[in-house]
Amino acid sequence: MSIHVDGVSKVFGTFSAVKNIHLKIPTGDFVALLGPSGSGKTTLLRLIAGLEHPNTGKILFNGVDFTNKTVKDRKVGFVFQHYALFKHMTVFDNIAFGLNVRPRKLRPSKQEIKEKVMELLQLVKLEETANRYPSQLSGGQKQRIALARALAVEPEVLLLDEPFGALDAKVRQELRQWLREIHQKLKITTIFVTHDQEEALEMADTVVVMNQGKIEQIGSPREVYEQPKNAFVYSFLGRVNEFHSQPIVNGSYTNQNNTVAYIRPNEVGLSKSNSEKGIAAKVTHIHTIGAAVRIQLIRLDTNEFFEAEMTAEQYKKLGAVENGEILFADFKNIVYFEGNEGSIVPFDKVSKIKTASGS
Ligand SMILES: Nc1ncnc2c1ncn2[C@@H]1O[C@H](COP(=O)(O)OP(=O)(O)OP(=O)(O)O)[C@@H](O)[C@H]1O
Repeated sequence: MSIHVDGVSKVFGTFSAVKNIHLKIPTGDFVALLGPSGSGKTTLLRLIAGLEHPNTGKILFNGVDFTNKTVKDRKVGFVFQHYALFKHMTVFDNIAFGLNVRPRKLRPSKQEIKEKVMELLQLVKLEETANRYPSQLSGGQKQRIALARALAVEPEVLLLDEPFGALDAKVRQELRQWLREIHQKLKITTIFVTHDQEEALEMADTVVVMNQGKIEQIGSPREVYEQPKNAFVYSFLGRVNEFHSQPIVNGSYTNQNNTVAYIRPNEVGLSKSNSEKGIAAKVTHIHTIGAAVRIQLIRLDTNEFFEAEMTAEQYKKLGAVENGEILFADFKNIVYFEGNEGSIVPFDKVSKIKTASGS
């Protein structure tokens, strides 16, 4: 089922949680709503579900206006962060619930329900848990059962609100893969809310980046990461260093028109010898995270902190580094934006100046 959110706004009291959102989701798409806490992701999801009613705008399913239809009329399945399984029911009965509560005329036979539940248990790879109670499942298993339960009523849209938010890193990773595979099989239009950029970039076909109730950018994971529309998207989608003071880079560009320079830590080159382009900086902290080494430094010219990230191999090449040592940084891929929220400024539009050293 395709979804069209057409100019939708939602106000709580005097607070605008969602502001004039336009979003078209084609059938079968896997969409991540990504943004910081309070950006309106859950509210938008609830508006699509019919759990909230918009103040303005329309919501269309397959081109038909569903704005005034109830949750029941919309063929949506939900999974929330906190597994809302019924504690007093077995896994089997939890999954069967949506079918068992149908009016007699629409209810499948006992045998049909059994087959459906077993088929879903197979899909979520938890056949052996049919007779257990939710308290006898791990967090990851509960979320898989919650998904099976949502799928039992054959929804045409699947809505997931931070479904893996409460799970540990390893289980999250496994479930991301697993949910992707399930989507590949069933191809149900799926929208999931997350504040985790890695999760959004890894799983979704389309990423919708939200901030303060508005959409900042819609695109494939690659598009939003490699061609961010503005400073917010750039800085939300990965670690960044931010420079406000002058000179920004390589001693020859200045910070006029409120330009902010950004660079990702893995695009900072470090060297022990002073090259022509190098910016002198003092090492303040070194730490290893898995296969990566992060070095924190402070620029001697502007006193701004920044971070460089490299592979263990690159670090070895650089040679042993100590706190307090002076290194020379090469900012390889600087991006300029107008202020902290503004759009990208092309490199040739950043004002060029002569520096004190005359370079
Ligand atoms: N029922 C409500 N009444 C009043 N304010 C609300 C209500 N629901 C949400 N809000 C406000 O709307 C804003 C957006 O909330 P929403 O839950 O959509 O954000 P979110 O991006 O999903 O954040 P999080 O990741 O923290 O869940 C927040 O400031 C929140 O306090």
